Amino acid sequence: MKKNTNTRFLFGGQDRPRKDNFKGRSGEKRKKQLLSIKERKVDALDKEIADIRSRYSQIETSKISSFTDFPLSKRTLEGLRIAKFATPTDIQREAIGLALKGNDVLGAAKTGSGKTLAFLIPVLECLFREKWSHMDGLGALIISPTRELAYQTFEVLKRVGNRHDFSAGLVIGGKHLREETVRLNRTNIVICTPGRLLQHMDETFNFTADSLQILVLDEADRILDMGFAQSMNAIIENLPSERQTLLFSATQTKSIKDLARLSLNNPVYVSVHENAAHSTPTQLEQSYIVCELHDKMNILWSFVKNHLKSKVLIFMSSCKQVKFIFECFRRFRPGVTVLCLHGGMNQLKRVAAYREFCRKKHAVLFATDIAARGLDFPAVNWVIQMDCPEDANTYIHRAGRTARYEKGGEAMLLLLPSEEEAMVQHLKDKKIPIECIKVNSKKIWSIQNKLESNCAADPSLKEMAQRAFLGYLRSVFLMSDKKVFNVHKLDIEEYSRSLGLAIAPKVRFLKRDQKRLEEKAAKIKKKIKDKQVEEYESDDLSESESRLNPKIASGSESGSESDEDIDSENDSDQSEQSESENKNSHVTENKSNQEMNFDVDEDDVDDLFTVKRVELEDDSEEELEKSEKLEKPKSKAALAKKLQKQKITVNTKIQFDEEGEEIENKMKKPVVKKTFEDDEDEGGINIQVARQRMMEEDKFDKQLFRERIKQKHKEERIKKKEKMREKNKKKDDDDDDDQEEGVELEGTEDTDQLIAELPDPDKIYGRESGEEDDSEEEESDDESPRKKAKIDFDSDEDSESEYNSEKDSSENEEDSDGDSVTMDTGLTIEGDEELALKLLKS
Ligand SMILES: Nc1ncnc2c1ncn2[C@@H]1O[C@H](COP(=O)(O)OP(=O)(O)OP(=O)(O)O)[C@@H](O)[C@H]1O
Repeated sequence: MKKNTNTRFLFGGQDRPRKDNFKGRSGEKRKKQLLSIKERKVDALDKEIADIRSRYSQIETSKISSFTDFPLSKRTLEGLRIAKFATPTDIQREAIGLALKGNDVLGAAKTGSGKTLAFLIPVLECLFREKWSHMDGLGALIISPTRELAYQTFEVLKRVGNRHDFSAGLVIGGKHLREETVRLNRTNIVICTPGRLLQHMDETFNFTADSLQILVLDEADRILDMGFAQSMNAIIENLPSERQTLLFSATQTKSIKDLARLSLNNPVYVSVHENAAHSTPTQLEQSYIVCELHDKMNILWSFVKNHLKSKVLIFMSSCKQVKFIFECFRRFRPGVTVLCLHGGMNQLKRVAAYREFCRKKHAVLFATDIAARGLDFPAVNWVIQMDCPEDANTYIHRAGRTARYEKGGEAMLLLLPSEEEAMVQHLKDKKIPIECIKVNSKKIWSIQNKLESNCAADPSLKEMAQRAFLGYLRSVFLMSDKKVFNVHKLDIEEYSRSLGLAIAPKVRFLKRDQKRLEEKAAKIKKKIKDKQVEEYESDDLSESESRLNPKIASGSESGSESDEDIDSENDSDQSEQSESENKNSHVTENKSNQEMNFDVDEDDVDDLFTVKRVELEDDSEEELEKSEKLEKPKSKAALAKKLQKQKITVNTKIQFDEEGEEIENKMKKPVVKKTFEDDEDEGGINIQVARQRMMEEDKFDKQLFRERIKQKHKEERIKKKEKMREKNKKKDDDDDDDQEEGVELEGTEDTDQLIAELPDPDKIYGRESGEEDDSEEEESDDESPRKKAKIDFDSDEDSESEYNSEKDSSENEEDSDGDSVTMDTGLTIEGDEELALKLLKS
């Protein structure tokens, strides 16, 4: 069959320029011929359309076993044939007929059941019936929640709509806006994400949706939830009310409030699996395991290592986690291709990762919830939900990335002990058959050491780990379902360690939240106390009154009143307490309300509309980061002023000994205390005084240092004398007493003579640098290098070095002390012992 028409995919790069073939006489002739052909074609087209329309009323769902049984255009049927779609699925059988008849349709069917074709076929047929051409502008609008899903739908449209003569365009973020702007006015079918579409509606000159025929919301419940509320309301305002609307999702909304926004016209609800026993595909095997947060990394690694011949999709709560875990796995090389997909990636990388995962037979893809809905990766064996999904609907969509269209697949969910009860209940309520399985701890491989060493060696990886840590905590903190998610129950320290971090990063938002809760609780406590005091005082008053007026006291009414008072007091206590609890929970809820703007539909008894967070990946985190950044930076001067006002003493260092007792700084205290006692209260802010004080301390230190050196020299001399005495003792036992006297009489002529008789110790032991310095210190004046070192030593810049120097010198002192006691015989320990025994015997 000759290919006579073609859908032009403007943004897919197939917008071919047409040649001018009608020049000259032969051109005129050809023009006439073509016109007559065209007229005949138009006639045939009109006839075909009329025929199709006439058959709409005869559509019987039960009799449809093939697409050819539908009254569809030849072009659509040809497209379906080429794409190898022959037999419609349940949802296609039910929904296509209704949509062809012009109804507004709410389509619901399990994941992977073919909803895409269920709306693409009516879109093509709708424009075909209207003989839509590129001159007519926008005729159909298909809105998807993510770029990947829009891209995927566009690809299916290209295959199925190949024989039609419509222009189609993909309008998603991350692409060149200018290029889209030029072509948008000539596009008949636009597949888009809400944000980018709204941008065009606001900014693109001449872009109008006035003639729109059909609107499709894929993943309608997500598109209509609060995350897209603002954009969608603005988009809907720009659409004509006279149009057909199709809504599809595996977890369809029935919320009247949502649907009212779309001004649907007698919508027909098509839910092919409503009466099914389960809401997930029958061929999907589902299980969950309960584990601690800090075990997740090891479990994940072990799972991947045990499934190298599988295609695995792993979901996490935040971009930061995906980034970090992907990077770790990439470095550790598990033996299978690892990929990642999250909102923080640029569009090219996103598409590349999507395509790569589609193409690969065995691979692991780490992803956020941007991959949770609609994506049709072929032959995924496993879906692992590493973090608990925000609700049962998200679970259904994530798990639905496997076991698609008659294929099998497995899904596993990791739950924390604190999440298990409530989440499993939610899943059961949604008719999700899920079983708890146990992890064989023997088969778990630990990557703890690897993570720790890698984080320690590479600061960039460590930073990624810190971000992942915060990303996860934030995501839990922002979850609206507080029955499932309780960030305060998480073992933060252990979790940070499991990511390879030695120290857990500060979690400011948690601290702020904790502080707010504590302040609230303190306020309530104070209120209760005040109330109790008031009541106590009034009791006192009434008691003294009753003493004055016994009649009042004995009155039965007052007695009952006081009983009531006690009750009411208890009640009020209780109510206050419960109020405080409520308020506490409100605080977190209010917080989440602020962050999430959630909206509850009171009419929705079926709980099909579930509260969602605003944009899943980046926004909440960015907002938090922004709010942190917005805080005015404080200068050191402002901080000092503040401290001065508050009379806080800074720059004081207290040292403690091993028993925890405060060590008094004997070196400085006497001088400093006398002269500058009053100044200490000023918190070290007065620079003049500080300088003066330093100079004083410097003088004092020098003095002290000299004394210490003298002392040291004295000890050394004693030591040498002792050694000498030992030697002499061996030679001549009779001289012992004299030598001992000589040691005691330090500094006398005898001693000096004795030292002079000694061999040069430098020749024997080698010259020690410390000795050299010491002697220089004693001899030299201010200009010596030693003096310079001394100034550094005393400067405030590095109190730690001061501490160390002091410590060193004290250690040296200890050494010298030790030396003075220990006799170096030059023998081994055994030799020493032998010598000691001999001496004792003698
Ligand atoms: N009639 C059909 N015959 C054969 N395969 C089909 C048919 N319809 C759809 N499929 C295939 O089934 C798979 C799932 O289809 P689709 O992506 O439309 O499911 P879905 O219901 O939209 O899933 P989700 O709820 O996850 O978005 C696709 O690979 C598609 O090619």
